[in-house]
Amino acid sequence: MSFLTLDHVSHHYFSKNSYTKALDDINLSIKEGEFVALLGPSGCGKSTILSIIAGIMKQTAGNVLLQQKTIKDSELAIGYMLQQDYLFPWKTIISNVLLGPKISNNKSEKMERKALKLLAEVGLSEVADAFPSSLSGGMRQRAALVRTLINDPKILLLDEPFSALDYQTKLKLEDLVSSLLKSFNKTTILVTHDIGEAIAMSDRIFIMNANPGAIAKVFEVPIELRNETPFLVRRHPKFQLIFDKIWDELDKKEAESVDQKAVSPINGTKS
Ligand SMILES: Nc1ncnc2c1ncn2[C@@H]1O[C@H](COP(=O)(O)OP(=O)(O)OP(=O)(O)O)[C@@H](O)[C@H]1O
Repeated sequence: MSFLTLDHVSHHYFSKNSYTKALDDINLSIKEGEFVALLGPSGCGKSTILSIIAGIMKQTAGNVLLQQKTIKDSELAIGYMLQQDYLFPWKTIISNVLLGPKISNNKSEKMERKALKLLAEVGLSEVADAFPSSLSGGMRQRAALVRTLINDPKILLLDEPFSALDYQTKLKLEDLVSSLLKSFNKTTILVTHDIGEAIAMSDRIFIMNANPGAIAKVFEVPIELRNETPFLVRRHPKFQLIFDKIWDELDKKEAESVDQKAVSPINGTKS
């Protein structure tokens, strides 16, 4: 049964002199606890999809359903983690984590215990009372993850959360995030440009087209890979096979999109 459904979702951006057909008839059905990735060329609408699911913007057409119902309180239902951590520099790590509960009048001793437990799970107990400036990039992203998880969101949206980190930190964080989200059975959508990362972390990968943004193909990651940690997935013999298939698909799509743009641009300027 579908947990999160995008049902014929389309989106157009309009401004005074131009319009962009950013999404064209997106249909997605994601199961509870599933980890999926959106992969595609720049401008294919990955961030637009996340913003619509998060309730930051309303789609031009179609429906977004959580457990078959329209999402009512998207702030509580959806957690968002971005490339930048957006921690407040004047607040300690624990205060940053507890900011959401404080704003929603939900700060309590129980919440503080939960925050400390989560910080311990990501190896940040020692720095709970430190300020963000004294932490490394990877530690700050771990704090940002805890801040996202404290509200117990039903869906987690990860928008290139590792792309600003050095390679080693990124691989370590992928392992940590993957095991934590699996243990909480969180339904997660990851946006990334990194094919390896998408394979290493996901159950399914949606390849997108640009102009207009659409789902072009869906790859199921083989079960043998899904049972490994992201770090070990990259060493699995089946990793290169699926990597090559996705690479070819993206290459093909890129060539098609260049041709299509040259012949008949869908996005353009109003006359
Ligand atoms: N606020 C906006 N106004 C007008 N057009 C927009 C706006 N935001 C995005 N677009 C356009 O919509 C399309 C999809 O953009 P979006 O940012 O969702 O793509 P993306 O796949 O996330 O790109 P990237 O990988 O570069 O982050 C692009 O053509 C983009 O130029």
